[in-house]
Amino acid sequence: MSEPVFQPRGEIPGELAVQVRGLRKAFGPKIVLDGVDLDIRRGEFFALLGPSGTGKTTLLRILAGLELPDAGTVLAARRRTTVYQEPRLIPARRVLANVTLGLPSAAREAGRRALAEVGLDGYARKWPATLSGGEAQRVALARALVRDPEVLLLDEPFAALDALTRLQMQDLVAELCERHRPAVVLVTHDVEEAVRLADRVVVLRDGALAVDRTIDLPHPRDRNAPEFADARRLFLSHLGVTAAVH
Ligand SMILES: Nc1ncnc2c1ncn2[C@@H]1O[C@H](COP(=O)(O)OP(=O)(O)OP(=O)(O)O)[C@@H](O)[C@H]1O
Repeated sequence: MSEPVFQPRGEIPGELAVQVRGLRKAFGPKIVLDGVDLDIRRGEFFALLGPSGTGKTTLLRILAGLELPDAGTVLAARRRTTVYQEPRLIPARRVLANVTLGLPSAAREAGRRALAEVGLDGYARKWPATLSGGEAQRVALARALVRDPEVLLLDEPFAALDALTRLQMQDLVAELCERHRPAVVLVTHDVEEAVRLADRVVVLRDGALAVDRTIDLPHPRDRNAPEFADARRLFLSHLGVTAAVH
């Protein structure tokens, strides 16, 4: 059930969804990833924080198989799906066709079920242009869900949404991941979002993983709990933000 993404060095251990060793990536003279080691367990919700331009998206793209590393080993479970900041729907296809794009026609029922799961029962025949931003992003989630990913890659999936919709989508993703248990890699700028959702939060800085902290708090998480505030403070300080801590 697993396959090497690049440079195979053997099978990924069964309990892991992602295993990265000595990963290096540069664009011209700019070294973006400089010896990243990372294990993500199956079913683990992992969040990657970091200042802008530190290589979070590059790491995610390498995990997705869209970018080649310069050196290192990347092993990952086979079924990997990405949800981006923008929904990336095909305007000339209806919602259900977008969800099941590239899948056999037998997947239509699963597509309808996925739409129901993201709260879009009855949306199958709508056109993307008629959807709100939040609805379109739910369709993107359904399109990921129907592929039953072992690794769900989320590249700032809530960043373009208004604040209320973002909170609703975070709840939805938490619920879906609780039910389906993919390994999740969430790239986000939002410390609060990372601490709210993830089992484990890592800060990417200067090409390496600087802080790696397990968030062992029950869901749904109480943002007023002292442990929540402590975790938020820790990550903000590692991102160089201290004035905003209260
Ligand atoms: N295809 C590319 N060609 C040249 N440089 C690139 C390419 N992709 C990324 N970079 C550079 O690599 C660095 C890391 O980019 P990346 O998008 O991974 O950062 P990020 O942490 O995701 O940033 P942000 O949080 O702003 O999205 C940046 O300096 C970026 O300009």
